Amino acid sequence: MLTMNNVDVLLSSQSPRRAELLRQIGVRFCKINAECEEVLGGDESAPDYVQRLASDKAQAGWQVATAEGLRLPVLGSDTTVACEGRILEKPSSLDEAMAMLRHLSGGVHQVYTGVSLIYPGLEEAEYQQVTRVAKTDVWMRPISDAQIEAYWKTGEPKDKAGGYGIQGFGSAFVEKISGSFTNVVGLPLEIVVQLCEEYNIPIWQNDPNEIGEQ
Ligand SMILES: Cc1cn([C@H]2C[C@H](O)[C@@H](COP(=O)(O)OP(=O)(O)OP(=O)(O)O)O2)c(=O)[nH]c1=O
Repeated sequence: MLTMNNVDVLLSSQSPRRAELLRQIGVRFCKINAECEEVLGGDESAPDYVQRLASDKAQAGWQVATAEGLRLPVLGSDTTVACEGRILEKPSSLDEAMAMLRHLSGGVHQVYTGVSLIYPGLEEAEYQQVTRVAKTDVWMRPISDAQIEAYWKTGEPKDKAGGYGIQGFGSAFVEKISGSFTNVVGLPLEIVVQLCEEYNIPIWQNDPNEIGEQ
């Protein structure tokens, strides 16, 4: 099996936010593209759902890495929004965004992110997998239909769970949060840092040629 110079983790994700957050704590990583089906189970709770999908995404990445002869830790993650028993994924139309943001308007909802790390064991076929879930409560200001229409036109809602981005224009809708901010953006750094410490994955690499995505 191969290793890659200057890479400590493979990020099994296409999310630019996750890459940016990992870069922010100075982890040396490389993105890998692994397909993973995301289908909610009939009676699955939001935390169970993100835990399962984070684990599946890490597994899918691990398989791609293994097929390419790479033997490095693999990180997978999934974020979802839950509000009064409903799970809100990415809206694919203005109508869906309208229904979601009306539901979130003026109330409190929960954002869950699962983070899963697969770490190679001593023997070639061996690995350990650990998956953790973060939860943040988010309170929204009342949002008007006209605001939702204007917000949809920015293009921001469509690739975000719940139809908003707290890190972007969507911040205008947010009154306050309780819990991790980076969890809402898609990668709870408090969990990632904890996993890095437990598995001796270096953070705070500050060589400008080595930091972040390699
Ligand atoms: C609530 C919220 C979600 N999001 C994003 C985080 C996730 O990228 C996205 C939820 O979709 P996910 O399915 O978790 O992730 P993804 O499809 O973007 O990336 P991948 O599966 O390849 O890792 O919503 C924000 O960026 N800001 C927010 O405020």
